Amino acid sequence: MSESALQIIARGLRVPAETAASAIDADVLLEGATYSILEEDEDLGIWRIDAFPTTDDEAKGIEAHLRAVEGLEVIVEKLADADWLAMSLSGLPPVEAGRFFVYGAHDQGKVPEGRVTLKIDAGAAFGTGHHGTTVGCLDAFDKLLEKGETFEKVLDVGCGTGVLAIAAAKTGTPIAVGTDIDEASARIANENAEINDAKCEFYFASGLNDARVAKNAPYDLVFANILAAPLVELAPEIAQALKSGGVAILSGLLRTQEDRILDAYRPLGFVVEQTIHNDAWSALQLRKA
Ligand SMILES: C[S@@+](CC[C@H](N)C(=O)[O-])C[C@H]1O[C@@H](n2cnc3c(N)ncnc32)[C@H](O)[C@@H]1O
Repeated sequence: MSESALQIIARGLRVPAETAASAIDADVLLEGATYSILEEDEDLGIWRIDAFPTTDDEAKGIEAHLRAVEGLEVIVEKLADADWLAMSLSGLPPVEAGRFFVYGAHDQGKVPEGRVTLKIDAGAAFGTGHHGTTVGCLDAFDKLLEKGETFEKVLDVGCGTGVLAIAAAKTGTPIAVGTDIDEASARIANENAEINDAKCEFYFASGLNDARVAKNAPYDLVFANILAAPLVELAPEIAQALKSGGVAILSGLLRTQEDRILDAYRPLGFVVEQTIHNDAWSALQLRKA
């Protein structure tokens, strides 16, 4: 496969390193493109980002988002066509989050004893397991399992590679389904389910808007690692899809956006059980009363 790659150098001129880095991260994430931040020099405030847009519009969107971040000087260079994505993914080390050991197309190395392995071929989908939001969701889920909770039905809204629903299926959930507004992600997630011999189904759909999702409701657990705005928008639907006492693990939000999310979910009867921070990112575990 050959796709375009952008190499983006972003230099923070007047903004603290963490603010700039999370703004870059959120803005690129917003475009739904696969990317990696390869170098970070906090002293100099310089970041190098390799992004892998699948269309010219996506490429223009990423560039426009970055240029709109106040205080950043952005240099964008289009690299010659090559299989940049595969080359980038092949260099990723495995990730450990709780009991989960997530690895990609590369050599998995030695798996520590007792780990649940998730082989995730990301392709153009989001969710190699490396992002702070994915790690936060897996960590929160692991802690629930550690307490002895079991989940009969799990929904993964914004499944990307399917990593979260596959983690549920591989730890005993009999019904694990997911949706993604990106058709390629839903396809890749179904491929990953097969690779992992996990009984999951993923649908090309927006939010919870699919008859097959409705058919399995109510769910014991809903993962939604999307962005703050859709999390707020989907709050009533997520609440409705969960059984009483069910759990929502929400991420894709920055620490600074937690109050906005809680303002939307508390009036629907949710209480906060756990907050996990990874860099500037937050994963909230809420329980429906
Ligand atoms: C941050 S990624 C999370 C991927 C994976 N669940 C993980 O935790 O690594 C967000 C995914 O949500 C999808 N998405 C964004 N808004 C959505 C919506 N309203 N409905 C369904 N999917 C959505 C994007 O296409 C993207 O694949």
